Amino acid sequence: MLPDKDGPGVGGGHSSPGGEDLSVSLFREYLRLKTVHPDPDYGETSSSQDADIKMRLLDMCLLGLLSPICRSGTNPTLKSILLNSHTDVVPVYQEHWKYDAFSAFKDAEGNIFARGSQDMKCVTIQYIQAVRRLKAEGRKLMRTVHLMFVPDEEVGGHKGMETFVKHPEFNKLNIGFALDEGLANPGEAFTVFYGERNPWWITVHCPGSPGHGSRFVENTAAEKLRQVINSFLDFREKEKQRLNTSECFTLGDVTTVNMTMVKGGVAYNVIPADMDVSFDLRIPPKVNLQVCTLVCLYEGVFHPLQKSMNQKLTSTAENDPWWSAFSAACKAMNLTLEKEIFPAATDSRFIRAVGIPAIGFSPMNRTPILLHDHNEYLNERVFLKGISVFERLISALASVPAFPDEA
Ligand SMILES: CSCC[C@H](NC=O)C(=O)O
Ligand SMILES: [Zn+2]
Ligand SMILES: [Zn+2]
Repeated sequence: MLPDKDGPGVGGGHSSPGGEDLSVSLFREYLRLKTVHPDPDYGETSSSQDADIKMRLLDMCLLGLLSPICRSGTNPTLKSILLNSHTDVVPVYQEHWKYDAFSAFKDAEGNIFARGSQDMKCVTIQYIQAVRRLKAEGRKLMRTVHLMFVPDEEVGGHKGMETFVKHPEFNKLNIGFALDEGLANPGEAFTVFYGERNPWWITVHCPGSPGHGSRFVENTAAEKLRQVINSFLDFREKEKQRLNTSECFTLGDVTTVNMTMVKGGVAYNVIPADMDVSFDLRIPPKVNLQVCTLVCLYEGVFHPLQKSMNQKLTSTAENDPWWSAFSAACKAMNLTLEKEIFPAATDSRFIRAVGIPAIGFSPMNRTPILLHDHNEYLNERVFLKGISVFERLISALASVPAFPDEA
């Protein structure tokens, strides 16, 4: 996928014959690759003839998936910086899109429409182009910078980052700090994420007495189902009120509950012996998860498909060396930062779980949040600015002085 030196190169004002910045052309080329679930084609993302960035494919154990890793920088004794991005994207409802979701159409304002334009193919190309520019400028980075392109984030990361963080190859990278995806911000500011809510995907099984659909059978599955739905949706309403009535809350600070599936029944006139209802809960890091577990047990939850219990936060204290390098670089670029808890789940949760601090950051201001939505787009000027932002950030993070235990 990555072009060699005669290809799009580092961009930065260099344009193709059509007048488009070469980094934008590369971004659009990447957007056209159909790495879309449920059957993502990862094949083409796994090749590179790039002379500046050494890439290798890592066999993900028995899982048959491949993750390329690029290396740059040379000092192997200091902890490295990880620039992580996932290559997969979520499906589209093409009939609701203005343009083909995999054509990367650019309108007259420079808005590039494609699935993955915000989540998160923009960041992948921005990392690559930023690293290339640093190399082209001959900048020597003190710490090694790794780029990682992982599969399957959108379906839980089980065959991607969740497995990879436990792999000996991951350990060998000696990572000290990681950047991963964030969200767009419609205003002037940029949002950074220092933690995530815990996703719980749970199903409540509601058994009951069966019988003929013409009778008043006692203790039916539907009555139990109604109690369960009411109890979860009443809680949902309370949390929604909390979010709407307080200025200081963001989505990442409250618990969301959504009923996403209901199953049961065989015929109009047969009262079913059981029904299942499923919920997607997202629980902020400061909420007591033991209490949540007890509530769910009381409701009769069985078979949680996701039950993340990781409440680790990345330090944003002024004296934290990584955060101080990150925030100082942003300040030097006059960027205003808004610190938040990520409302959904990203691969950062696996990185934080193994003790590595991670910040979620996709440099997209003046942009509506359209990830997973119809007509997802990113403006080319915002995209290009993001490359410069990453150039400064990577340079700052790779220059964090050696810690006493690294000497
Ligand atoms: C809980 S695993 C699924 C991860 C998915 N990530 C991005 O959308 C999400 O639903 O948050
Ligand atoms: Zn994503
Ligand atoms: Zn996503």
